[in-house]
Amino acid sequence: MKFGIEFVPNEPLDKIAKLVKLAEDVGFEYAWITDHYNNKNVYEALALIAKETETIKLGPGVTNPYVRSPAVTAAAIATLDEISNGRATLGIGPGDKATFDALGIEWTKPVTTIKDSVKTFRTLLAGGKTEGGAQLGGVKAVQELIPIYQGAQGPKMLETAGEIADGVLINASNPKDYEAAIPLIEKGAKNAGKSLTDVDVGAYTATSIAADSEKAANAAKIVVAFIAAGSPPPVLERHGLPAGINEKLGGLIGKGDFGGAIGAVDDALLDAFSVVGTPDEFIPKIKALEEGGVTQYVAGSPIGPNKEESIKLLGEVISSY
Ligand SMILES: C[C@H](OP(=O)(O)OC[C@@H](O)[C@@H](O)[C@@H](O)Cn1c2nc(=O)[nH]c(=O)c-2cc2ccc(O)cc21)C(=O)N[C@@H](CCC(=O)N[C@@H](CCC(=O)O)C(=O)O)C(=O)O
Repeated sequence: MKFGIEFVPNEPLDKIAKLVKLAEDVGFEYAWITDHYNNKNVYEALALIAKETETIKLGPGVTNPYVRSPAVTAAAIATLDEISNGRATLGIGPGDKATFDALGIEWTKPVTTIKDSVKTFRTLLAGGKTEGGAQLGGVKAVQELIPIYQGAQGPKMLETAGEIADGVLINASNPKDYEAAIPLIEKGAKNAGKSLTDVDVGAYTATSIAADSEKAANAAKIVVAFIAAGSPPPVLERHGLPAGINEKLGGLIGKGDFGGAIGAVDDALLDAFSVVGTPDEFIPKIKALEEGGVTQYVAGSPIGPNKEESIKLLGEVISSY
């Protein structure tokens, strides 16, 4: 099992860089930095992190092909690859409608757009020229492939990821989600003459680890409330959750009643949408994800009540895994 960690660039960047260095020191192999326009810029954050670290692979987890032209993203990731001495990875996803509505960007044909963008990345990063004549010049055209991971949840996106990407990052924390996703990824891989083993299946989880189980669970509740609120009925059914819990939580969040939302998050919701507990409680949960076909465990927000302490505890999990 590979281990990755996610950071949202909405804190001081030097603090994030130090936390990524700590993650590298305790054994994490990948650092994924989220990309939302209303947070700090993902590439400036990655450049700083690259200077503070030596071995951890790093990249946007995930950017999208709408806010930046794929050629601009290719130049950014090639630049990161130079700064980090060959450690860049590229996470790309379709983004979400609410964001593009806010930015006045038309969000059309996400599957086609992702496919076209990955084709552009591979052409430009290998030093080639696109049909439109775009070509990277000022940055070292990286001949070796920069791994391209696709953020995906919907069935078509999952199949596409299997077909065109080196890895997939799935916002899900429970083995039941991978029972549903893996056959689609495998179908896509086979469409491209690959096998499932050619695709790194990343579980981009909501993680919360602490020496005390209850403290770990409490730190995850608000994140789980947001995930559950955004989950469609088929996902609720998959986890045996009560119909309408998404609307109930969405309503509480919508009126700013975060205490009420947290209070509505029970163990069933925590189990469905997060991985929480002490290091000893984590091992069987990660093993269950691995048995379900996951090959990279990504510790996503909140990581725990105290990020630094939690990264060290995750280091214990990694070294005993
Ligand atoms: C578009 C959407 O795909 P989806 O994968 O479910 O999108 C949900 C998320 O993956 C997407 O919002 C991501 O960008 C969210 N996301 C992040 N989004 C961000 O904006 N920033 C992040 O940092 C971020 C991180 C992240 C990490 C992991 C992860 O899994 C997702 C992450 C969807 O509806 N897909 C459906 C329908 C696809 C569709 O529209 N098909 C049409 C069009 C077909 C065509 O395009 O040609 C059709 O069939 O006609 C499907 O896959 O079946």
